Amino acid sequence: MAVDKQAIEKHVFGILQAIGENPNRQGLKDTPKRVARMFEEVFDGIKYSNDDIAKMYDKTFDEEDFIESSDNDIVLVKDIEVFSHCEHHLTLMYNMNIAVAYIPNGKVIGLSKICRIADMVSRRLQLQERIGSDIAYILQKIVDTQDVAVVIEAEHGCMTSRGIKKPGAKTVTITSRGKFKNNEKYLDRLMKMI
Ligand SMILES: Nc1nc2c(ncn2[C@@H]2O[C@H](COP(=O)(O)OP(=O)(O)OP(=O)(O)O)[C@@H](O)[C@H]2O)c(=O)[nH]1
Ligand SMILES: [Zn+2]
Repeated sequence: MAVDKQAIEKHVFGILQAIGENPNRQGLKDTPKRVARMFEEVFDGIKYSNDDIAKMYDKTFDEEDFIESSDNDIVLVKDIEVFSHCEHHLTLMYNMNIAVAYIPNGKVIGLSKICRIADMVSRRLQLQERIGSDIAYILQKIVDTQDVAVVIEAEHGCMTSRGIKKPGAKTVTITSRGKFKNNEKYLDRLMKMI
């Protein structure tokens, strides 16, 4: 379901009142509308399941059409910059840098689709760990392999601009599946590439 912009406007108006603001003052009068448009953009990924996203970006090529032999070669797309929103405080996850790797098993995915997947799952209320597992699940489905890893580094607004207030604190998560989980040398090789 698409976001209900009218409902968002109504609630943002109420929140502005609740924090002691006057939602009718000049500077705020268009704010509920703006926030509704922003939510429509930044939460666009909520309406799709991971399986929907896998279908949406299922653009693959047969490896045998263009490679003589591939022997557990790693494909890595790194430095994918995205933003997301923390599901606990609705604050921004920023300076987020994602690396996605897989070992082809007969099929390779169009590289831009990896970035599109990372963008789409980030346009939800998220946890950093779940962004990693969502990307891994979708990529596994599209390229039909278990061997996927996702490394994410990010700063969380909920830890930098409020609460514990630790600007610069970075969270790094590694989601490893298949050979990246079961065989140290693949994860080692990947970390060197990153
Ligand atoms: N594992 C994980 N935790 C997160 C993520 N984003 C935010 N959190 C944490 O979720 C926790 C929520 O804790 P609560 O105690 O319910 O909330 P709070 O009282 O506002 O806690 P403080 O942030 O410590 O002030 C906090 O420790 C956040 O730092 C994330 O992506 N992954
Ligand atoms: Zn948070």
